[in-house]
Amino acid sequence: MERPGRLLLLSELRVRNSAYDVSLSRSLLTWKRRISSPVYHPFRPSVCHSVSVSEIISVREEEEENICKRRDDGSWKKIKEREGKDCRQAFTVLYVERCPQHRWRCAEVTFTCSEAALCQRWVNSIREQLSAITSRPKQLLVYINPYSGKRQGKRIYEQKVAPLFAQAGVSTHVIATEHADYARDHLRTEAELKKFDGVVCVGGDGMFSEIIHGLIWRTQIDGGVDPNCADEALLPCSLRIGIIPAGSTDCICFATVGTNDPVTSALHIIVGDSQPMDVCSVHHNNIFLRYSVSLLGYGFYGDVLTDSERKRWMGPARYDLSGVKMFLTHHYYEGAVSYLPARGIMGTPRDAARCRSGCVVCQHNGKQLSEKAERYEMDEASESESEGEWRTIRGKFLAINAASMSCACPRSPKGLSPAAHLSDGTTDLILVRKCSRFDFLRHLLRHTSKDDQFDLNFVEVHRVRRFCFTPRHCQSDSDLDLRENGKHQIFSQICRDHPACGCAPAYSSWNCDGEILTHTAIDVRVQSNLIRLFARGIEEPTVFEDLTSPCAI
Ligand SMILES: Nc1ncnc2c1ncn2[C@@H]1O[C@H](COP(=O)(O)OP(=O)(O)OP(=O)(O)O)[C@@H](O)[C@H]1O
Ligand SMILES: CCCCCCCCCCCCC/C=C/[C@@H](O)[C@H](CO)NC(C)=O
Ligand SMILES: [Ca+2]
Repeated sequence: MERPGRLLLLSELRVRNSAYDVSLSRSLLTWKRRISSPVYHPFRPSVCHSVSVSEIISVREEEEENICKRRDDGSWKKIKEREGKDCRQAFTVLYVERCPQHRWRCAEVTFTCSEAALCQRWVNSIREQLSAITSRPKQLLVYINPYSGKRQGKRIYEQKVAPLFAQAGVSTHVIATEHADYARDHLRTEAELKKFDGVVCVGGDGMFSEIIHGLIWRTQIDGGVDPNCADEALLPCSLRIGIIPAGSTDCICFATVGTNDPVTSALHIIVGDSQPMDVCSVHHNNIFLRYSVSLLGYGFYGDVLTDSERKRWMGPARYDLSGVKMFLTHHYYEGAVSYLPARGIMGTPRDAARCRSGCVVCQHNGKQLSEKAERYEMDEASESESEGEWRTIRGKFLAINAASMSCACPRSPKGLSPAAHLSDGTTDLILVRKCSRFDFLRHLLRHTSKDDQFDLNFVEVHRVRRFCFTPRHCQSDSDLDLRENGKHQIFSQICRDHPACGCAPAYSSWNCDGEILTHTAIDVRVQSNLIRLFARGIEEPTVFEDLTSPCAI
C-alpha cells in the first residue's frame, strides 16, 4: 500500500448514510468508516478504501437532487437538501477499480459534507491534485476503422469510450477512416500533431500498424532523419498511442494491458500511462519495407494470413479456418536465417519470468543499450566486432517467427514467445524446422497450454537484435522479380522435394503484424523504445489487491 504522505485535507464526511474519516494527500484519497460503537460488531467491520490520486478519473459536484438519504427501511431515497445554487454539499469521485483478468472499471463514490464551503474545498483540492499530473492527455486525435473485427469500432467508441473521455475532461478530434492507409497518410502529411497529446487507434493490429507507420515516418521527417536508411538511428515518437481494441486479434492491446476491453484501455489512456515499446524495422536490399511490433512470421503464419485475407468477410473466424487449412497443407520452406544474438542483456526466451508492469529486464536492458549506443558513437570499430558475431542457420522450416513481444492474445493467452519483453531492445527468433504433422500440432497446441512450446527438438529460439532471412532460391537482387519470372523453374525444383503434392510453393510470405510483405528476403533490426503506448504492461495480481478494493481493518 502506498504511504499517504502529508495530509492536505482530513474531514468527517458521509458516504451513503455512514460517517467516514476522509483524507487526501498528494498520493492517496482514503475513506475509513467511523466505528460508532466501541462494541465489536462482527457483521459491520470497519472498512477502509484507498484510491491512488493518479487513478482518480475526475471529481464532480453533485446536483442537489442526486443526494440520497437512507429511509428507515434501509432503502435509499433522493432528497433535496437546501434551495439555492451555491449550496451543493456533495461531490462524487470517479476512480479506477480493478476487476478480475486485468480489467479496469470506472467506479464512483459520493461524499456528503456538512456544509457547502467544505464540499467546495474538497472538490478544489482534488482538482488541484489532478491538474498537477502532467502525464495525462488533454487533447487526443482518434482514428476509428469502421471495418475492423466485427465492424463494431464506431459503436464501441461512441458507447463505451467517448463518455469516459468526456467525464475525464479529455477533448478529442475523431476521424473515421475512409479507406486503408487513410490514418497512416493523414498522420504523415496532414495531422496537426502539435495540437495533440496522443493518438488513439480504434481497431485491430492492422490499424495500429497504420498509426505507427504514420507517426514514426512523420517524427523522422520532422526531425531531419531519413526513415528509409537502414543504418540511421531513428528518433522516438513523442506522442503516445492508445489502443481501443476492436479488431480480430488485438494482440498488441492484449500483450500490453492484459485484456482486450475498450473500457480498460480508455482508462489507461485517461490516467496517462506510458509503456515504451520496441519496433522492428524491416528492409529489403536497403529499401525500407515496414515496421513490426508484434509478429513477423514466415511459413505457417504468413500462409495463414495470406489465406485469411481472402476470407475477410468472415470476420475474426477467418484466422481459425485458415489456421486449420494451413496446418493440413503442411508446407515447409527452405532458406537461411542469419542473426546477431543479443549479448550482455538480462533474460532469455526460456525464462519462467514474464514481462510485467515496471519490468526490471526492460529497464536494465534499455539502460545497457543506450550506454552501448554511446560507446558505438565514440568507437566505430566496435561495429565491426558485432559483424563477427553473426550466426547462420540453413534448413527447411515450417515456420520462422520473430516475436518482439509475447504476442499473447485470446487465442493464445501466453503468446508465441511467453518470456519476450516489450521494451528490452530484442526480438525472439523462433525457428520451427520441418517435422511431422503430428509434431507440428504438438508445438501449436502448446501455445494454448502450460507446456513449453520450445521444448521440442525441431524448435529453437534465440533472443536477437537483428536478423536476415534469404529464401533458398533467392539468388537475384530482387526475390520478387524472381517470384514473378521464374515460377516454372522454382516449382519443378520444389516438386522434387514434395513428391506427394507436386505443387508446393517455394516461397511463403512474411506476416508483418497482420500485413503481408512484398518481399521474402528481409533484414530486420530492433529499434529500442521507438514508440510509447498509453499502457503500463500487464500488472501482477498482487499490485491490484492493495489498492481500491475495500480493505478490512
Ligand atoms: N475505412 C477502411 N476501409 C477499409 N479498410 C480499412 C479502413 N481503415 C483501415 N483499413 C484497413 O483495414 C485493415 C484491418 O484493420 P484492423 O487491423 O483494424 O482489423 P482486423 O484485421 O479485423 O484486426 P486484427 O489486425 O487485430 O486481426 C488494416 O490493414 C487497415 O489498413
Ligand atoms: C491447430 C491448433 C492451433 C492452435 C494454435 C494457437 C496459436 C495461436 C497463436 C496466435 C498468435 C498470433 C500472433 C499475432 C499476430 C498478429 O500480428 C496478427 C495480426 O492481428 N494476427 C494474426 C493471426 O496473424
Ligand atoms: Ca522486445
